[in-house]
Amino acid sequence: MKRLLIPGTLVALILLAALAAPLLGLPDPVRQDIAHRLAGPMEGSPLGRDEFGRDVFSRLIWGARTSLGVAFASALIAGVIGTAFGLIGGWFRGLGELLTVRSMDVILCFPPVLLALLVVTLMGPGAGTLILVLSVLYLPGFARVTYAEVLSARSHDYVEAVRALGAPAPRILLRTVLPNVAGPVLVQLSLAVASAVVLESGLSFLGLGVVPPAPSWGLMIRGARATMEQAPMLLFWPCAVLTLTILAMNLLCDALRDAVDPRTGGTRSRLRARDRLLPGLLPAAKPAPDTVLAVRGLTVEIDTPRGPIRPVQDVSFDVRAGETLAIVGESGSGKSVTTTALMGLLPSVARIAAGEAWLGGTELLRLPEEGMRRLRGGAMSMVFQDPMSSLNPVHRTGDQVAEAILAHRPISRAEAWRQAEALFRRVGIADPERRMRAFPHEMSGGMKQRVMIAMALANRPKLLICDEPTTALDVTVQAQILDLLAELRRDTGTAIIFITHSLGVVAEIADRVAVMYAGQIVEQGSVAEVFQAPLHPYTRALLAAVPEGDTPPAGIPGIVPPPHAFPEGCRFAPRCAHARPKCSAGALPLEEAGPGRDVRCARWQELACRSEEVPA
Ligand SMILES: Nc1ncnc2c1ncn2[C@@H]1O[C@H](COP(=O)(O)OP(=O)(O)OP(=O)(O)O)[C@@H](O)[C@H]1O
Repeated sequence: MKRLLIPGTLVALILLAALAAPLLGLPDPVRQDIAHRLAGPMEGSPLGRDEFGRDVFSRLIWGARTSLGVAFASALIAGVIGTAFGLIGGWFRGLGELLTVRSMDVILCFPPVLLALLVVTLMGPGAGTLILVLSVLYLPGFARVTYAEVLSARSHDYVEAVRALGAPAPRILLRTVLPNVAGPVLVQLSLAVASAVVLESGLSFLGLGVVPPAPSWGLMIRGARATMEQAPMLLFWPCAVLTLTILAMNLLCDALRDAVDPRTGGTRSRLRARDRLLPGLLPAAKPAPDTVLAVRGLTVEIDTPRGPIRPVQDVSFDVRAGETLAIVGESGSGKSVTTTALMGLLPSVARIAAGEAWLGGTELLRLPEEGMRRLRGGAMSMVFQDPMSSLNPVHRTGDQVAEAILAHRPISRAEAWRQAEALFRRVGIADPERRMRAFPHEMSGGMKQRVMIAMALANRPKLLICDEPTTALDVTVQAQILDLLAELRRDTGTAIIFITHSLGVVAEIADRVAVMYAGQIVEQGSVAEVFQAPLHPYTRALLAAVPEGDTPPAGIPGIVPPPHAFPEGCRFAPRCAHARPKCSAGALPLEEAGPGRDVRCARWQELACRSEEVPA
């Protein structure tokens, strides 16, 4: 919203001045005074007089009425009709597309000035004619932008989902598709208004627009051209207001686009200035010698319309070479925000509020983008949940793996292709030569995930982050991929961070586990210790929620609180059967509960003693 303030105020001031022109007591903009022809600034005329002795300031303000009136009216008419055409054409295709979008191509064939000449000849010059000409000229732009956006939106699952609900087409178009195409349409609107102001000036300049002596910025430029040498400021003023108006309009529409899109919301930098300037001056954390990644106190802040939130706070863990650390927690606990922060892939609305993350001797959280780019896909790489949307659909899978190699190593394409083939074989893809020539849609989900793993391993990373890589796969393929990852880790010594919801997967693949709840690690340790003797009530509740034999699983009452409503003190307290007033008294640290074992609970010692006394 802050971004709207400056351009919004500027545009509002320009519009206000134009609308209030009759109330400002300005001199008559068309009254000539030959005695003061080309006079400089004088009493009652702060910007001087033009070639007919008319007041320049008054003509600028009155001219704004004409120029902006014509520009806004034509851009809005074209915007409303063009967007409707694009929606209809993109959704219904066939005849609808022919009538609404393809027919617009005819207009694009006409040079704008020729079209203006044609309409002016038929209708006579004037503001009404200009609005008509400009609306027709901008119609195809809106129709085409909306059409392209609708085609892309149609293929998305959220549109399929409302179709599956049986919603009628007009409702889907207005409530689902339109809000998603609003961003590009708004940008197009800003371009159309800006371009209409310029074109109005140009056409008036050519005598095809506003009829003299009516004031318009285009006519002022036209008049000033003849006396440019004697009075250059006469040219400067209309050009200056034209430029200012267009800039303000463009800024306003960009800010509006961001405001209507909830995915954006601010563009604050990922790094604070101090961090950007002093990346090398931070003292390095002192992790064990075989530690590949050491994270200390990672805190991420995100700007939201309800204010800043901290979905990840004070997260600390180590991952050693050849070790798999599973990060487990309910949906919304902050697992993905943690890993995207480590990869330097946080959205623009998010920033690192505190903490350090050391990959060897490199501090990741304050590394400039170029340094991060070199690490991503090199020393650290990532495998995402959905291989279908992570692979580029228009490139052969072999090319994509070869490209991943070429992005980091200066070798020939033929050599990269050979290495890609070896990687295909390494991840268990039979007949790699044939498979490398296949497009992603020609492969099964499991095969695609193997390709993604091959890409991630292309440059022998020290750290591999797997964000729920098996969730989209069936159980048999899931087991194969887990086996593959375990085998690769054994063979290459790569450290793995494995994000999952499933404790079964944790037991199968991980050496150590970090349990996250509401943006914090609440317990971590070796899988054997944590599973056998959980210290945090949340870990216990998670383990009790796993179905086992004939025992019905015990659900955890309540839900994970959203980041803007995290409770004071222990965030699990409102759902915890063991909570006491002291649990909510203040922030709880992650306490060391033994070698490599940490817990964040005010009562962990009491509860541990009790569970020793009462055997399960
Ligand atoms: N760009 C964003 N703007 C606002 N809130 C966000 C944004 N990204 C994440 N969040 C919030 O941060 C919290 C943690 O999200 P995150 O995706 O890390 O959870 P998760 O544990 O990975 O969940 P899941 O297992 O469902 O992927 C959530 O409450 C989410 O709503």
